[in-house]
Amino acid sequence: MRISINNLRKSFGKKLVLKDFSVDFEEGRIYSILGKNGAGKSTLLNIICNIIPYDSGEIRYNSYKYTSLPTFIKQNIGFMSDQSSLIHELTPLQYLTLIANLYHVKEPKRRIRKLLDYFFENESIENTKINTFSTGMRKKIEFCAVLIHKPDMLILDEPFSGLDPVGAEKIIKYLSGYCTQIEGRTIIVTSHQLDHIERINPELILLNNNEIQYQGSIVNFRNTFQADLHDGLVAIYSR
Ligand SMILES: Nc1ncnc2c1ncn2[C@@H]1O[C@H](COP(=O)(O)OP(=O)(O)OP(=O)(O)O)[C@@H](O)[C@H]1O
Repeated sequence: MRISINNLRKSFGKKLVLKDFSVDFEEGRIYSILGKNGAGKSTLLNIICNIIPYDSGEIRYNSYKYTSLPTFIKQNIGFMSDQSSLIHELTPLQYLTLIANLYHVKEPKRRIRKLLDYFFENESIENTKINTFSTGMRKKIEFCAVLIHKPDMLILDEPFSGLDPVGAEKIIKYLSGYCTQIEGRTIIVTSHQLDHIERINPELILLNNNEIQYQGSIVNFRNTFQADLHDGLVAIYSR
């Protein structure tokens, strides 16, 4: 899915968060939105996912406008918010079956089994209530939920938080293959975990002082700022 944003503006009261924000998220690519705490990353993702309104500008999803977004386009977006959407009283099997049914997933049992096997391997957790899970285990269930309908647009806000290196590695591998397996897929991810971002090797979009300060590859970032990603961002965020 392609998302085109033109001159997007968003304020909370008197606080301006996004000013004249324009970007095209193209098919077949992974994008990473970077920016210091409070830069506006989650705000942007929440706007794209139709969760909060914006003040002015235009957003298009393929050829559809934000204001008249058909259900089939909305259903083709998978959003992992920084706020957990799990229902803690349910077991993973109950929760994932619910989500699979909402998205009319074909052969939901098989799909759930496949995802749980990938993320949990030999752990037998499907019938244990989510409220007994650790932070990382909950994150992996959230992953299963966001991937269950194989969306063309995958939008992930801080997907690595709480994951151990094995869990993070699984996500990196999954994301790295996701856009190349099937045409038309796009991923947008935010994270402060730069080592993981480097592994995914996305197109970077650096938000700073309400605007895009840099857009391009990690290699080009290093050349432009004469620093590695970590040191370059520390310098930019500290200005
Ligand atoms: N509902 C809200 N009401 C008022 N201000 C808000 C609201 N949501 C976000 N903000 C403000 O908008 C700005 C951007 O917040 P946002 O959560 O998008 O930042 P972020 O880049 O995702 O930060 P972090 O890296 O800490 O997750 C912050 O100054 C925040 O205080």
